Amino acid sequence: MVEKEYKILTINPGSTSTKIAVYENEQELFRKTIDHDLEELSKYKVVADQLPLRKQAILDCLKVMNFSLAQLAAVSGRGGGGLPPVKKGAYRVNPVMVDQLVHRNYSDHASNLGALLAYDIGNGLHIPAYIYDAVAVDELMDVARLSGLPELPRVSRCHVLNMRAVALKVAEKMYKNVEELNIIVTHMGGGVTSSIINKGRLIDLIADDEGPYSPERAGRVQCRKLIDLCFSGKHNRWSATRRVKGEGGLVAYLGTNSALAVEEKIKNGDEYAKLVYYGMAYQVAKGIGELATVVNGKVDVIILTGAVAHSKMMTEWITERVSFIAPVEIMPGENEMEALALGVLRVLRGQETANEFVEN
Ligand SMILES: Nc1ncnc2c1ncn2[C@@H]1O[C@H](COP(=O)(O)OP(=O)(O)O)[C@@H](O)[C@H]1O
Ligand SMILES: CCCC(=O)OP(=O)(O)O
Repeated sequence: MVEKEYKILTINPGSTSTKIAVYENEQELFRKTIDHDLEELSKYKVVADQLPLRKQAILDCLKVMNFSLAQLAAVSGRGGGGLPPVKKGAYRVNPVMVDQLVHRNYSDHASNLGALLAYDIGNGLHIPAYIYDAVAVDELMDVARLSGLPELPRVSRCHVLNMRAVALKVAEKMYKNVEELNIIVTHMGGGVTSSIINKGRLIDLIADDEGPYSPERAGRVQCRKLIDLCFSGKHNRWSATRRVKGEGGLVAYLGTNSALAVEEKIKNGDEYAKLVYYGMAYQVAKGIGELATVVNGKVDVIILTGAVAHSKMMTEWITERVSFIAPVEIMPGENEMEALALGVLRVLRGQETANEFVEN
């Protein structure tokens, strides 16, 4: 039997760029990163307002690639943290989800544009739009929801798309099913998040505001000091949020969000840069230790992933502190485009059913 051919456009919007790729079944046909002018983006008060600009940039890019949109079977966008807690897997983007992201968004992050762009482009072509393994996937066990303040229950917000994709790959390498394993995954990009995937379920995590600092985020800071800073007169809501997300971590200490640039400084003998970068590894390792307690230390494998996992310096520092817990697998980069395409491919093939997003 001839296999049906599905072409899928995947869209992954970040704070400074929009990554797109086109897949034909499992095969990536091409991938492009569209860089946006930061000054242009900063004119928009909320990310949803960037929709026309980013859509046009995608269409222009596909035109340059000589790719005819009429070939597409579906569009798949990254599902952001602006959604309320959702299930893992696929959701078909519908008007209720669009309304939620535009008017009742939980967190204003570029990834929310994944659903909006997919829906807009899909509608124009009369093809379905999906999100897959959204940042807002929430499978936390009850005890993990407690924070110390009943009015501030913990919620799950992490790099689920890449985490689940690499967990599946590593399990396959180990000749096991994810359902047989306890896996700790740490994603290190502009933000760092870690999770514990217990027999396939992401039961607890360390989000980007409750753990290690990262290239551009402050991570966990002592909360009384944060309250003082917020009321010091130096900040409004926007600038305080920006300080912890965007201007925190390596940016705050070293004036750059580039781990690569920091490594250059270290190679040139900058001892302060080394201390700060080592501090990030130290905090990542501490977080992994914390998550190991969730499964009483019975961890089968620890995975380090994301762009910063390309760094030998960073992964060696972390590994030397956590390898007593379990073997460490380095899976550098992010598998997000592939995960978006393969998830939706399973839906189109009828191997997986997309969830329906309903009013929350
Ligand atoms: N080969 C590398 N070694 C170390 N760090 C890297 C490497 N490549 C990219 N990075 C760092 O990864 C961070 C960006 O991660 P990325 O996943 O692209 O960002 P985002 O999470 O915003 O999508 C930057 O600090 C960048 O310098
Ligand atoms: C909080 C997890 C989602 C996230 O931070 O994504 P980016 O690193 O892409 O900003």
